[in-house]
Amino acid sequence: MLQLPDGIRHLPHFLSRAEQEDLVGEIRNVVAAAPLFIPQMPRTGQPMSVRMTNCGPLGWVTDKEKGYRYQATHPETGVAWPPMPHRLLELWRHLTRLAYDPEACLVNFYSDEAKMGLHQDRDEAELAAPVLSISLGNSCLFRIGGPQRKDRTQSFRLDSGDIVLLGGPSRLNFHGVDRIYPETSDLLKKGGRINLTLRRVTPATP
Ligand SMILES: O=C(O)CCC(=O)C(=O)O
Ligand SMILES: [Fe+2]
Repeated sequence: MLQLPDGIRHLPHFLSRAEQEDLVGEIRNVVAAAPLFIPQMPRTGQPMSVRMTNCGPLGWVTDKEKGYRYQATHPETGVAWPPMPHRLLELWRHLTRLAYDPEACLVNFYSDEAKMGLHQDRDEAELAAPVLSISLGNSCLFRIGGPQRKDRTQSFRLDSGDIVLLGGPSRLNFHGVDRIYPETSDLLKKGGRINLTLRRVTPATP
């Protein structure tokens, strides 16, 4: 058995098939209001392989000029992000037991060839709240390390309906997605994987 670092919770198959289908429907509506964009690495402008959008009062974006940040509007349309679906707020309240809500839900869309390099989620001012991550569609190989890039890492598979919480002493642990396993789920008709990442951004605790 894998021993995950303190503060990492993996809840395998947490969402039922019906709940997953409902979420995909909600995400379809989000994408209709806020189209997927191709994020660029700061400074180099190198495109990431994942496509993104957001819902909630704030959304995470990145481009060559201004780099990683949160903002209230879509970087291409200039329109405010659509509201966070109620079922996501419910899930956050149930799993975190926090008295405050997340402000950002980043929607990552991975084609079967996409991946995400090892990184920290550190653009948030409120680090007392965990990052809550939901996997939908094809499975992936998720890698988790420690708070330093050089720390030992371990990898495990995330399947559709799985939830991961990165919190407590592991809130700033490095993590990434090494690969997607094609044809491991029939949730998304065209394949690929969707990851929803809920975060509190602005300070909620004194
Ligand atoms: O796709 C995932 O499971 C992780 C996504 C992630 O780490 C991020 O959006 O910061
Ligand atoms: Fe992340």
